Amino acid sequence: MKSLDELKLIAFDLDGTLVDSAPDLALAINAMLVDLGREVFDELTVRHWVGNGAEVLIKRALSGCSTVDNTLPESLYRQARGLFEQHYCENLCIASRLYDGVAESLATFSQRNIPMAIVTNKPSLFTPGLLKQIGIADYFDVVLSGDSLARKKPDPLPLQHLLDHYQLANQQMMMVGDSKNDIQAAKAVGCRSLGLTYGYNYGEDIALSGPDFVADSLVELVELIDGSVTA
Ligand SMILES: O=C(O)COP(=O)(O)O
Ligand SMILES: [Mg+2]
Repeated sequence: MKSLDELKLIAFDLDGTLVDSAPDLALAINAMLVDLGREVFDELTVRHWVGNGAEVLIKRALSGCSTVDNTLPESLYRQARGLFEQHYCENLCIASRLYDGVAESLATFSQRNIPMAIVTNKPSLFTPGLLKQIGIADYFDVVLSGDSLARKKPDPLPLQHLLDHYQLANQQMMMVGDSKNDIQAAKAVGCRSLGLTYGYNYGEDIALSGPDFVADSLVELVELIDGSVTA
């Protein structure tokens, strides 16, 4: 059993972990593509393109596949970015929803005075608005977006920033995420990790990334902390 007695901070990924934001991301991406006179994609396709921040998402959409076409003109990207930002800012939380188990689990961690932070690759233009509109902003002491620091996940920099900020040993922090980027960042910084099975992760099984724990719901983390479930 891996004891969680020493857990002093939970770092949460956002998209695909706390919030199913893919429907609104797909709406904004498709509105952008329509403005540009290009073909649109179904939500499942766009879902598999989420995980590396807005720039990569937009470039995947312009490329029409998960592998970015490196010959895309910079001017096209800049035009597309402006359109995407406009559409997504206007519709951040229309069809997005908290995953089952998230609201009650965050409330439980808060009642137990476990500090919580957000470490997302989502740009800071969108993150605070989405957290507020979906009703969970007040739970987080620190919110790190994809452009808050010089590098984003899978780079360990945002997680190292949290360890320094809270003056914690690496095993006192747990990263909770849906993507291999979250698990790689956790391993690189030496903290614990929990992979959720329901998120995006490019359609791949999160267990393949080797997190310390795998869960189908955030409620399982409450149970792990309670020691009622062992891994
Ligand atoms: O916006 C993205 O591409 C991914 O965001 P996430 O890091 O919260 O999953
Ligand atoms: Mg995610």
